[in-house]
Amino acid sequence: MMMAEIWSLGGSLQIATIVFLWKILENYFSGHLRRSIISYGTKLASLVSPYIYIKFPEFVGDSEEYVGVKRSDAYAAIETYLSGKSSREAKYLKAIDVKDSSQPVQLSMDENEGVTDEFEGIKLSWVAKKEYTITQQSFSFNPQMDEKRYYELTFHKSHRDFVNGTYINHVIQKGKAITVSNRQRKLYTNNPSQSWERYRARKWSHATFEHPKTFDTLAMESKKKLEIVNDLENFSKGKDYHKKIGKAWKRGYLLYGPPGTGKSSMIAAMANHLEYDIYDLELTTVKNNTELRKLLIETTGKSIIVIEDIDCSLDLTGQRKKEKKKAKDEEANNPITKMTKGEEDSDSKVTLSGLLNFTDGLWSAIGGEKIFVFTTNYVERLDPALIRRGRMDMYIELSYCGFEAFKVLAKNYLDIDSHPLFATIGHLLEETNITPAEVAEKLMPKCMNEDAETCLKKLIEALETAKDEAKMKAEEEARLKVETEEKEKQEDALEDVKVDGSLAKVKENCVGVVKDNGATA
Ligand SMILES: Nc1ncnc2c1ncn2[C@@H]1O[C@H](COP(=O)(O)OP(=O)(O)OP(=O)(O)O)[C@@H](O)[C@H]1O
Repeated sequence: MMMAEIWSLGGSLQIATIVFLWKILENYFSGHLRRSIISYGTKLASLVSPYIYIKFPEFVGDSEEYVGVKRSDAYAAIETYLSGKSSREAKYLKAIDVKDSSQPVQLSMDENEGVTDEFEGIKLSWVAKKEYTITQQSFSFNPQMDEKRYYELTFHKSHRDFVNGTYINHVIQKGKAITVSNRQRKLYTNNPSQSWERYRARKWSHATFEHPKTFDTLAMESKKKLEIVNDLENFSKGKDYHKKIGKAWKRGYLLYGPPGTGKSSMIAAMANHLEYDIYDLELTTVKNNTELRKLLIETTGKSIIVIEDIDCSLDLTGQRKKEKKKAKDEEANNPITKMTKGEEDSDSKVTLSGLLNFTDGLWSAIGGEKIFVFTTNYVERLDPALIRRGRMDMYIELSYCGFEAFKVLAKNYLDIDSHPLFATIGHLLEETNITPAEVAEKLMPKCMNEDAETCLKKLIEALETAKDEAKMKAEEEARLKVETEEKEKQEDALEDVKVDGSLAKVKENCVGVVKDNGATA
């Protein structure tokens, strides 16, 4: 048994001895002499003992002159790091509430309890301790007793460099990582800028993020899914890499595809995989570029900043601008809307360059470890400046449901890996376009009586209907095309006849003129 453990076992004897010695010191020696005796006593003890003791106080800045109020990050990380070990080994525990944690409480050692940790073959001892100091408030005659908690780490002096260089860093990093993984993640949305400007409201409101979608339940080709997961993981581990190459620690993804193909689901899966928060940015309520920047400054690291349907949030093409201008002119001339206009102009003044600065400029690097995700149903409408290489790091197409994606959905909703009807479904999926959302809807049993086969048959029915509809649509389009071409041909022919007729008339007139001229000549 280590010396330190013996010390921690004999805690009460140790305390009684210290209290006794302290009383003698207090009664018989003056303040200055007392401090000298303590200091020399400690040095003498350290010469005799082969152990080193490190104290980690709960509050930082707590000197005799100043009682600090900031809880030490290191203390909190140690508490979390030791929590698992404490709940297994310590006899006296206390349960503490941890803010924003998914765990109801965290267990930690009560005072004078100790645990032994082993790291890279080295044994170290941790004891939770409390010391009392007497402070005299200037306005009161009664001295006040302050409790100060701290963790004491004890180890053999031969491990000094290892502990200082590696072990303490390991404990703090690990403790912080446990806190992050236990933390309740948040889904933020921006408040309309007018409310926080006028009423000092917060820029972002939040709720606990509880979307259950993961990459396992996301229906898409496994190769593509793996590529995305690897990209995310490389990014989240890439702090040093980004620093080395001098690039801000951020990444941009553009998700595009028809409605119901899983763009929002993909964002939830990303956030769950990385354990990041989500900031869902509603761009149309942001007044201008300055406010966009203010919102960005308020976001934290380890977060995904999402702008959904980016093509609808900004005027990205001349065509849309023209359409909007026309609508605005009409509205201006409308006697009903005219009255409110001017006061409530809902147009977003966020410009494309403002948005590019938001994702690319100096401010985008604040806080580090940020992912930007834009989604659109119409990638072809986006301005090339927004989606050029380097700005968006990855372009992810979410598409109609293929057989592989269907199998994921069948597993999710019906808990089956195979079925004789799978072959029919496979063929039908090759022949028609159906979104994963539509497939999911058919596979979800509507009542207790619906078994897997009933659901698969419902899907086959839906696929056949979709196939027939697509066929009819294609035939209708072909018919319309032929009709249009016929019409165009007829119009061209009519035009030719008109031109020919006009030419004939011109020729006739010319002949008349020549004749007349000839007659007068
Ligand atoms: N690829 C998918 N994998 C699993 N579920 C999906 C997938 N695509 C859609 N779904 C299901 O369909 C529903 C709608 O999907 P989601 O909102 O993610 O689609 P979307 O592409 O974001 O649609 P929109 O463009 O309309 O916002 C969700 O409830 C989800 O469970």
